[in-house]
Amino acid sequence: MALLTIENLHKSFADQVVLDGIDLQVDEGEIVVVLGPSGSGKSTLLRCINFLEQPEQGQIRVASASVDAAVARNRDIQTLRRQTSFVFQNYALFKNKTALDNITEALTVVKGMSAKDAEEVGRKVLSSVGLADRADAWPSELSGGQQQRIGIGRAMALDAPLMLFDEPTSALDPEKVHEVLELMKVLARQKRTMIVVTHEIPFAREVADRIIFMDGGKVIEQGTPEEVLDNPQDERTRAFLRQVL
Ligand SMILES: Nc1ncnc2c1ncn2[C@@H]1O[C@H](COP(=O)(O)OP(=O)(O)OP(=O)(O)O)[C@@H](O)[C@H]1O
Repeated sequence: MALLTIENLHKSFADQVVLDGIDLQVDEGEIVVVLGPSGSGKSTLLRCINFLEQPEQGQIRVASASVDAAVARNRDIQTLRRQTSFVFQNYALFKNKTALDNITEALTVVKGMSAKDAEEVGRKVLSSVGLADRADAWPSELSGGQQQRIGIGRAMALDAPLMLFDEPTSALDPEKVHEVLELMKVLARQKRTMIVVTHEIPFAREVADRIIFMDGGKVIEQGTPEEVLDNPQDERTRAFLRQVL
């Protein structure tokens, strides 16, 4: 069953068309990896799904929340946002909050949980991202990989139906990439519904149920990892893969 439905999504920055009529459905439990050259609109697509960017046109539905971009009301956008959690390329942690507080903040503020319940969830999540002993650390005391595991922990704690990952490893030193991808594989095995924008092709091959290849603000082709990576149909996909494989 479709958890996410996107219809005819359009987004421009000034006179530059960045998303040019995207249609996409993602099923519950499905793991979708979005590939494409730099500037093809991958991050913008992800950011439009929860209205971090405001699209000009298009319909977004996540679970029972639905927003028509042309007439989007704040209240509907807030409802839609609660169906998603977002993992940022640069972690986007609060620098003046501890690791634990970075996770509990959204639970108390967005979900209205009591401080006690939020701490209980926060400590459980810290433990599942392997950082139980760093609850009181400031982000500046953590490595990039650890900070991103907190970023992912924060998204896990929200327990939203749809998790969005925007190049979660691209700001990391190469030796830290592995620990973050391993954590994402755990989430994938739990069958969380995930859309991941990444340049990590081996991860895409191993984890994705479906790969979407974008270029010029359009979905050019999509299919299983074998279909898209081993037998691409479009010349643009072939040209991209020749550069990255
Ligand atoms: N806030 C913004 N203001 C103006 N232009 C933007 C903004 N965000 C993105 N763009 C432009 O939109 C285009 C698509 O950007 P986007 O970040 O979605 O591409 P991408 O496929 O994720 O690229 P990359 O792999 O390099 O991150 C680019 O030309 C970019 O410069």
